[in-house]
Amino acid sequence: MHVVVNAAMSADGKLSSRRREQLAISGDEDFARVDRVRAESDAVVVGVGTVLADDPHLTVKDERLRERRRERGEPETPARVVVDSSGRTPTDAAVLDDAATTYCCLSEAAPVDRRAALADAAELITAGEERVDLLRAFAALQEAGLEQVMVEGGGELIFSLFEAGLVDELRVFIGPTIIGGRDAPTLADGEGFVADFPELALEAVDRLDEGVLLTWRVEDR
Ligand SMILES: NC(=O)C1=CN([C@@H]2O[C@H](COP(=O)(O)OP(=O)(O)OC[C@H]3O[C@@H](n4cnc5c(N)ncnc54)[C@H](OP(=O)(O)O)[C@@H]3O)[C@@H](O)[C@H]2O)C=CC1
Ligand SMILES: Nc1nc(O)c(N)c(N[C@@H]2O[C@H](COP(=O)(O)O)[C@@H](O)[C@H]2O)n1
Repeated sequence: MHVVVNAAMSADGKLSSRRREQLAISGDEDFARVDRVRAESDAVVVGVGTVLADDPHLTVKDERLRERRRERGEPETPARVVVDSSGRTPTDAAVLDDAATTYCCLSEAAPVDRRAALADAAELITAGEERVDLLRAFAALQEAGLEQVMVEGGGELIFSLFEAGLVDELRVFIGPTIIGGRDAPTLADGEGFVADFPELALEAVDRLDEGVLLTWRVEDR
């Protein structure tokens, strides 16, 4: 499995404002690039915090990219994955529509009624007691045939994936704005590292829109 984290942050490192409402940090060029990365992926992953904040669809938007996927014998949009320990994903969430297969990665703590509600619209994977065990969940996704995986966020999930050593590549678009706010989500939140910081090797720097795309490879830890 190859895991790419792709996100957009402001020049001061925020993914959105303290209100946690969806903000367009990317410009047209970067959103088009994100669409291409989705189209090259078998799955697009987010945490339930992003589902609750943004109600994302996580589909491939460009019809030509969808057509190319169909020509390759792939579903026109990759699978969607929500990491959601207790099954908080609303049943009317856009990510649960029939545009693609959706996997909900739950923990054993997810109540039976939430499991039953989500099972109608999603494939359920259970890994971990209280919180989703990402190593086990991603192993199950790989067993389901998902090899090229794109993670879009948010900051809690991205931190945990680095902590678990699951990230192969980080692509971050830095947009031309300052958001600020000590409680605004950043690229990697969670507990934070105090030692054994993941190390990154810079692979590319590209100017896009009025910002810059940085592509990093994650060094082995
Ligand atoms: N600019 C950008 O590119 C992007 C911005 N965003 C923004 O980010 C914000 C949402 O980010 P955030 O609040 O960090 O939420 P996340 O999307 O990272 O989801 C975090 C939640 O996932 C669940 N979870 C389950 N297992 C784990 C685990 N092992 N590790 C981490 N999380 C786990 C937890 O909820 P539970 O305990 O209930 O399971 C946790 O609170 C929104 O404001 C959104 O707009 C999001 C994506 C991209
Ligand atoms: N790459 C990127 N740039 C931004 O400026 C963003 N706000 C995001 N957000 C991510 O895209 C999801 C929305 O997807 P749909 O358009 O609904 O398919 C959102 O939930 C974030 O994950 N990304």
